[in-house]
Amino acid sequence: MPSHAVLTVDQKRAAEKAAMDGGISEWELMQRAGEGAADWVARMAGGRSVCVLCGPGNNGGDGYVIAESLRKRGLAVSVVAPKEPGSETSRNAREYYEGEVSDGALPEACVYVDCLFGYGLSRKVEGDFACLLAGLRDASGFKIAIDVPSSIVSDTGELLGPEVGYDLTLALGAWKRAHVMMPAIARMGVKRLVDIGIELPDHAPRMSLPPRLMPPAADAHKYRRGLLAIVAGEMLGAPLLSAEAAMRSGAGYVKLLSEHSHPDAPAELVIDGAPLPAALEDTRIGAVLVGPGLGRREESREKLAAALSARKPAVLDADALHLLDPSLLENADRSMIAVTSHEGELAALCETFEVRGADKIARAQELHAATGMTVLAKGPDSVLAGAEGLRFFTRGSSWLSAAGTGDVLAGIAASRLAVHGEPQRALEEAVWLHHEAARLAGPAFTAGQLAHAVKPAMETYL
Ligand SMILES: NC(=O)C1=CN([C@@H]2O[C@H](COP(=O)(O)OP(=O)(O)OC[C@H]3O[C@@H](n4cnc5c(N)ncnc54)[C@H](OP(=O)(O)O)[C@@H]3O)[C@@H](O)[C@H]2O)[C@@H](O)CC1
Ligand SMILES: [K+]
Repeated sequence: MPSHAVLTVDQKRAAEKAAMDGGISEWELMQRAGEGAADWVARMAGGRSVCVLCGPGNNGGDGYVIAESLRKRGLAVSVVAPKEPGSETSRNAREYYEGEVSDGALPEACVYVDCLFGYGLSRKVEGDFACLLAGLRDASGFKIAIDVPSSIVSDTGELLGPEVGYDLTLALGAWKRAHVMMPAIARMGVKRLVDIGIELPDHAPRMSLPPRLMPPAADAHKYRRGLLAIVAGEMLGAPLLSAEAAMRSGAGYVKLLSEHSHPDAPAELVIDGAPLPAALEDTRIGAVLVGPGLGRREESREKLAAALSARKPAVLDADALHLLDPSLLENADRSMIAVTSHEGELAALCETFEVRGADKIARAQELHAATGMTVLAKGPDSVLAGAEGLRFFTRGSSWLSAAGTGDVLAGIAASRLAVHGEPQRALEEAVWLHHEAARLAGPAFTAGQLAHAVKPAMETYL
């Protein structure tokens, strides 16, 4: 079973070294990587011509193995290599390839396989390499990046050369950081992992796997399934969107704690107008959601303080993330708090808690370490940082970039938290359900339509 670990280059090199110390040669690893990638390339080519671009390192070595494998399968293959191989294993691979190699311009082909640089890219791409990548950028064939796109730094996703858009990226042996970071992932097309049979560290950050949800227990009743209390604030629409999503995400009972009247609320949603501290004393409450539509006034802060001092599992979103500060957390059970922050909210939290991570991954991780809260840094490259470690998500939907979709996500997360009381699991399930609901809702949905699509999304994971 392939590992879903997401590694830094140092970690990947260490895993390869351990495999080699265990008796597997680098050439054997390269053959596994090249053959595994060639299976994908052959499938994509479907008999059409293939051009492989080979660089001077082991990424180039993979390219020669791929080219030879395709040649043996009877495909028309051309290889372009501006520079002779530099490492011993890539020289083996060059000798292993029995076809012609040119060092000229990019030839015409239907499928291009980019093996110029992998995780060894160490500086700006210039000269012949840059010309080839610019040619690839402008070519119209199907483009496959081997391990990582050749202009992209594996640890940071930084672009050091021509910006090529690929249709498919094949990660060899393990995912790297660039495979989960924006804007790198926007250029990679579909991403697939080629297993090369090496052991990866058990506790490394990893890709999140689709959740397995359970139907309610045979003896379930509405409270045992989870009572979610949503704290309403100044804006009436946002908590209703959260409630619409929460009622479809597994909780048995969703209540809106609000002093307002809500003529637009669905009949199933119970409105509880009791003073907030008293309403939150209900011991049956499994989770609290506070933030959507909360506002940022003094009474909003008082509501947040009341919700936190109730010490129940809680999801904090939107305005709550701008109001939150260390003093509010003093009375809270931090290990039971899940936050759903977009880029701006994450930046605000980092400022409040004096977290200065260099990128989104570091900021989420350090904010978790500094506060004890489980942090979802949401976006097209969502990162989840909690007690169980870092999780990344392979799927996303650009249609989720619409107003109100964050309220839906917070509602799903809070509902899942009310069901089982585990913040990291709740956030992980919520991201998957949110993406799946977006897929099922089709293009250009409203947040309300997205909330309704959470019900069929639940079915996907049951
Ligand atoms: N090890 C293993 O077990 C396995 C490894 N595998 C594969 O190996 C890949 C990593 O291989 P790698 O370490 O050889 O690095 P790679 O990405 O080929 O590049 C290094 C070469 O490029 C050069 N170079 C760098 N930047 C440059 C620039 N801007 N412009 C010009 N030159 C530049 C650099 O030259 P130098 O800096 O030394 O001058 C060096 O020659 C990995 O991604 C995977 O595909 C798989 O086969 C599985 C088993
Ligand atoms: K590459």
